[in-house]
Amino acid sequence: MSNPYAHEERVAIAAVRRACGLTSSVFETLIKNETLTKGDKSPVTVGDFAAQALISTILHNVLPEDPIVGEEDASDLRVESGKEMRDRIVGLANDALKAPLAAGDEAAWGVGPGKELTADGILDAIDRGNHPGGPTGRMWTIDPIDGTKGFLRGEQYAVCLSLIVDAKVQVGVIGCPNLLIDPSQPERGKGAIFSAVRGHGARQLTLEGTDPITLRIPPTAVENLKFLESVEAAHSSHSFNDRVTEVLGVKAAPVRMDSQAKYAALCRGEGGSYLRMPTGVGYREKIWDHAPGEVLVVEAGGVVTDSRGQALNFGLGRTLGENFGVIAAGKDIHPQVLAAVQAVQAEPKAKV
Ligand SMILES: Nc1ncnc2c1ncn2[C@@H]1O[C@H](COP(=O)(O)O)[C@@H](OP(=O)(O)O)[C@H]1O
Ligand SMILES: [Mg+2]
Ligand SMILES: [Mg+2]
Ligand SMILES: [Mg+2]
Repeated sequence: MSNPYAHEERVAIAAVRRACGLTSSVFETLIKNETLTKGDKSPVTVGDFAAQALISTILHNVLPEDPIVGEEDASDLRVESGKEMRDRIVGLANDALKAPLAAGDEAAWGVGPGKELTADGILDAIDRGNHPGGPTGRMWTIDPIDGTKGFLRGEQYAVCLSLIVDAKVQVGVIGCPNLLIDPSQPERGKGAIFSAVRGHGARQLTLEGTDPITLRIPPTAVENLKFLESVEAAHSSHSFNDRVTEVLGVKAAPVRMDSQAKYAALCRGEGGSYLRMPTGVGYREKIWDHAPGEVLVVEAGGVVTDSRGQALNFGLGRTLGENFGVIAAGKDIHPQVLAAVQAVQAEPKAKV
C-alpha cells in the first residue's frame, strides 16, 4: 500500500527543517533576557515561540482545517511587558518564513522571499496551538524546542512535530540540529531529521533532506544495553533507573541526553532502551513530548509502553493522563525491561 500520509510527511519534514534553521541561528545570538520562566518554572526562549509560529503558519497554509496542539501560547507576549521579546520573535519568525525555498518547499505553503506576517499574525499563529486534544479527529502536535534546557546548554534538543488521527500517531518528525549524523563518522558533522509514518517505516535524513537511511533497532542482549535517560533529574527518576540497571545486570552507565533525541538515538541502535519513570511529584507527561518518538520507535521495530505494559494513550487531551512512566526498547528486550521495572516497583522501598 502506498503511504497515505506522504503529503503530510513531506510538509512536516519541510516545516521541521526550516524550524531547525531558525533555532540554530537563534542559539548563536541568544542573549540573557530572551528567556522567560513559565508558570511551571520551565524555561521558554524566543526560539521556542518563533519556531512554533513558523511551523503553525506552514501547517495552517497547507492544511487549514487541521487543529494544532502546540506547547507554547502567546499570552505573555501580548502584554506591554512582553513587547521587547515579541518584537524579537516576530523578526525571527519572519526571517525564517522569508528564507529561500529549500528542496521540498513550495511557495504555496506561504514560505520563501516576500512571505511575511504582521506581529498579530505571528501571535495568532502561536495561539493556533491551543487545541485541547482528545480521542477523535486529526490534530498536529508541535514541540517547537523539546529539551529547552539542553538547547540553552548547547547540548541536545529537538524540533518535534506529529500528526495524530483518532488518538493514534500516524506521522512523526523529529529534527535534531546538534546530533551527529553518524556517531561512527563524526567528521560528517551534526544535524539529522528523523521521520516515520505508521506502517511505512522510519528514516533518518540529513538536515538538508539527503542520504536517507532506514532505521531498524538492532537486537541486543539485555546485559549489553545502556539506558537512555533525561539529563534533568527533575524530569525522570535517575535512582529508579539505577535499580532497574542492577536488577537486569546491566554493566554500562546510562547515557543522559535531553529531548526526544533519545527516541531517535534508540532507533539507530544507541542505548537499547529509553526509560522515563516519574519522580513522584504528580507531573503529567505532555503528548507533544512523546507522540513523534512513539511512532518512530514502533516503525523502527521497537515497543513503547508505560510501566503497566499499556500503549501510551494520545487521546486523553494535551497530556497522557496519570503518569505511569514510559519504557521504549527494541522488541526483543522490551519484555525483560518491563518485568524489571515492575519488579523494582514492587520492592518494599521502591525509589520512585
Ligand atoms: N517534572 C517533570 N517530569 C517529567 N517531564 C517534565 C517535567 N517538567 C518538564 N518536563 C518535560 O520534559 C521535557 C524535556 O524532557 P527531557 O528531560 O527528556 O529533555 C520538557 O520539554 P520542553 O523542553 O519542550 O519543555 C517538559 O515538557
Ligand atoms: Mg517547555
Ligand atoms: Mg518538550
Ligand atoms: Mg518544548
